[in-house]
Amino acid sequence: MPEAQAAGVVPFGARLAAATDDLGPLCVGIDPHAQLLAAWGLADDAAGVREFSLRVVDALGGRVAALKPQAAFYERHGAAGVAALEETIAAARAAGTLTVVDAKRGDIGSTMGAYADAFLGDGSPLAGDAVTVSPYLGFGSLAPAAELAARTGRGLFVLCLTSNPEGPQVQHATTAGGVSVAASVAAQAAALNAGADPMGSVGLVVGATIGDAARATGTDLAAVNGPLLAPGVGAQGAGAAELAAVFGVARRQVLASSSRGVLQAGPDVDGLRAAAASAAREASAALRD
Ligand SMILES: O=C(O)c1cc(=O)[nH]c(=O)n1[C@@H]1O[C@H](COP(=O)(O)O)[C@@H](O)[C@H]1O
Repeated sequence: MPEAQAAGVVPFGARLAAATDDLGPLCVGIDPHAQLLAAWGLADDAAGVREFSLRVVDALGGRVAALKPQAAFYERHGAAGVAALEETIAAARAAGTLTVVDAKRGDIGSTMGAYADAFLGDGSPLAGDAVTVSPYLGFGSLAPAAELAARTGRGLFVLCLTSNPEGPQVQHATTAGGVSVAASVAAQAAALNAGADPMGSVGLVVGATIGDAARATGTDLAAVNGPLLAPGVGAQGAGAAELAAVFGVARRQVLASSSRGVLQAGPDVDGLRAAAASAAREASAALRD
């Protein structure tokens, strides 16, 4: 990301590579589901979501490469819930842990510029270190986000091959250019990451549950030269074997992500730490050895 480098900001891709080298390739999702709040003895309201999230940051801050708060679980509690998301992002930053805000935003260019300001702008309370974005209004519609991320040293994770069973309807379809939607998304991310070292800041979301979909869709994950966020670990059934099989030669770019698989070990701090350490060991064994 030349602009961020010129301004003396270390780009997200380089910061994430350092964090995963240090702590292992694991991201823990902060998903305050109603059932988890109940299991933790917390109310299903904004105060409960706030308490849940701050406990996760307290337990895991400085111990995992990244935390990924899922915006919907905060938004469902209105303004107070969004304030809890802002506090969660700030607490993770204070703990020195990278955050991926899982907001999955995507809109026409001018509106995308407003989403970019919210999630990628310096000084915005909703800006973490990266945000998940949706390319299904056309990859080019994400340009305002890519430009602001480059300027502020933040990152994007663009949906590519998602973990849900409905994803293939769109992602495996063939574009007007004759390649699959997923392959086209990956190629356009690769173009934005060209020349970046150790890797660029435009990542992809590729579920750890997708089996051989990268090969089937002609999606060249190794060529992306950016991080690959791999949800689906734990509660959705993927483990070390799936991570190794799905990512193959691209495995060193992967940030494995688990939410419920770790969170269900709470609210006990030692339980959360043990679950995260075990998931990080498993991810390292699959992706780094
Ligand atoms: O972008 C994501 O994080 C995401 C993409 C995807 O393809 N699949 C997927 O599960 N996710 C998110 O990852 C999290 C998975 O949670 P667990 O199944 O509890 O680990 C949820 O917050 C999902 O919204």
